Amino acid sequence: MKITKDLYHGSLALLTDFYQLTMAYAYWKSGKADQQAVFNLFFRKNPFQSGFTVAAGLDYVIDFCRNFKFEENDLEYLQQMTQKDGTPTFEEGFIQYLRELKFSCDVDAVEEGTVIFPNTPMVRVRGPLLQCQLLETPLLNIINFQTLVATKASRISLEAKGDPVLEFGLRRAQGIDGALAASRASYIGGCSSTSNVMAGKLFGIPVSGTHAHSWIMAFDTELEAFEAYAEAFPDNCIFLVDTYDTLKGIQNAIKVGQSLKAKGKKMLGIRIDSGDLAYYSNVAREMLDEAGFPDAKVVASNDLDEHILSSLKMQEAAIDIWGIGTKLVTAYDQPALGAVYKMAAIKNEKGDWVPKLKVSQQAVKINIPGFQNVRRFYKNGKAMADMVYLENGEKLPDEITIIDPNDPTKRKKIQSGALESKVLLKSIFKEGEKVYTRPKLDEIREKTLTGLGRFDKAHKRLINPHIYPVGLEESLYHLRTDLVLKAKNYH
Ligand SMILES: Nc1ncnc2c1ncn2[C@@H]1O[C@H](COP(=O)(O)OP(=O)(O)OP(=O)(O)O)[C@@H](O)[C@H]1O
Ligand SMILES: O=P(O)(O)OC[C@H]1O[C@H](OP(=O)(O)OP(=O)(O)O)[C@H](O)[C@@H]1O
Ligand SMILES: O=C(O)c1cccnc1
Repeated sequence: MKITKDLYHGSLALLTDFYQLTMAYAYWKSGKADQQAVFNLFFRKNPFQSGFTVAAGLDYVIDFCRNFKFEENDLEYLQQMTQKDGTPTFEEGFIQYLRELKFSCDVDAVEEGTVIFPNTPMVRVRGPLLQCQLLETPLLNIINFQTLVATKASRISLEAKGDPVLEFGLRRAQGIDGALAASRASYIGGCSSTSNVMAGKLFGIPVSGTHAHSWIMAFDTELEAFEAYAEAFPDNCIFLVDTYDTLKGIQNAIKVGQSLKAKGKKMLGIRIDSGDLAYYSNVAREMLDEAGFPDAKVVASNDLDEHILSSLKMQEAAIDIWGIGTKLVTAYDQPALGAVYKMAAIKNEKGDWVPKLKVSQQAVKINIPGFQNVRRFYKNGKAMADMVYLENGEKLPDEITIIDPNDPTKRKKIQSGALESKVLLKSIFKEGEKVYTRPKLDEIREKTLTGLGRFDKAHKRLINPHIYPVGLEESLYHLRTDLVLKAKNYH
């Protein structure tokens, strides 16, 4: 992968928590390294009090898995690790095992740009226990962040109601990789472009921008600055009007716009970056219209997020384009998604899958056991419920009851035979070989937008969104309940 090569110059196999390696070693020592297991990656709560989440990061996961290999310099690092008594942490035999390790898991995942909900598997990894285990940390690292930012971007884009949203986050993002991944995820969520030129180069995201206050400050007057910029970009100028006095700034932009017009060129618009954005955008609109620039766009920026954007829309701000940085790329109001990766089943010596459950005092923290998939049902073109079910080859009845995993009194009957439906987990790797054709980034973005269009607006509103029904198919529900009762010694 380009990012890996450009930033880390080699293998990412050590991008993991130390305990994954100590467990891997202990699995190897106890003869369990190649026992077949299945793990699910899922989250428990939509971020930002959102009614939905948008999946992102799979493309990085694919690169990670394809390049999964311990290089000699990784092994050298592990070889020099010692325990308190000075003995090597890892035996040579284990180092050799890692040297020969070849990724051989099956990976199934929801595609990027898919609208998803809590407690449903986003990624399912099946294969040798040691490999499944080693994937936990990097998969979570990748998916947690990109999914979070794609969700934030989609919320912003929904509130923008079709207006372009320009992602301006690079300078405030969490480091280099955070910025690049955030630009990519923002585009998946619906942003139109990024200011991050490297993200443009690496991912093919359209790159755009205006100019900064420093450009104005580099000249004696604002008018001179606008004129000079217009000279350089006669068909591509958006003038930042608020360096000194916003109203005078708009007048200066109009003056330069008029001389561009006289030369057969066109001012694209203005940007406002401070003050009351509703008030100034309307004043700017009036002035631009009166001066004969009805097509000139008003761009707004300054600590925007979906809530301020929504408020500005309600105030009838005359803003056509939204520039959003900090609050988008840092997922400002919720810095982590909290997705987890849990073992769901393991194969015993007889070759049977044994479902596994982690018990917790908190009901929401009890995982869903077994080899699962998710099916989404649609009614009259709109998504109506997601069902988590055991993928065991058995045909499901035409009428299914799904049960909320956290509240068994919440149930929904589904006439599955009569409804349109689709399975969400797609096969990505089979025994380590990639079987999935990656969509282009533009196709992923389109998937987000059309996918969101298939959900009722009640699930997409900012305040108290209506909870989308997600339930366990009855037999899975009973399996889980039985295992919980057994684990708590009620059987
Ligand atoms: N009409 C409005 N309704 C709601 N929020 C607004 C409105 N206009 C601006 N805002 C938001 O209010 C906040 C104001 O930011 P701030 O306190 O930094 O003031 P400012 O005018 O931008 O000052 P500065 O010159 O320091 O940038 C920003 O997040 C901005 O997006
Ligand atoms: O506000 P954001 O959503 O992060 O959008 C990016 C901000 O970055 C630039 O500001 P700059 O770095 O010049 O700082 P300032 O305008 O806040 O002083 C730009 O003028 C935006 O205000
Ligand atoms: O192009 C812009 O206007 C821009 C880019 C980055 C941050 N703020 C603004």
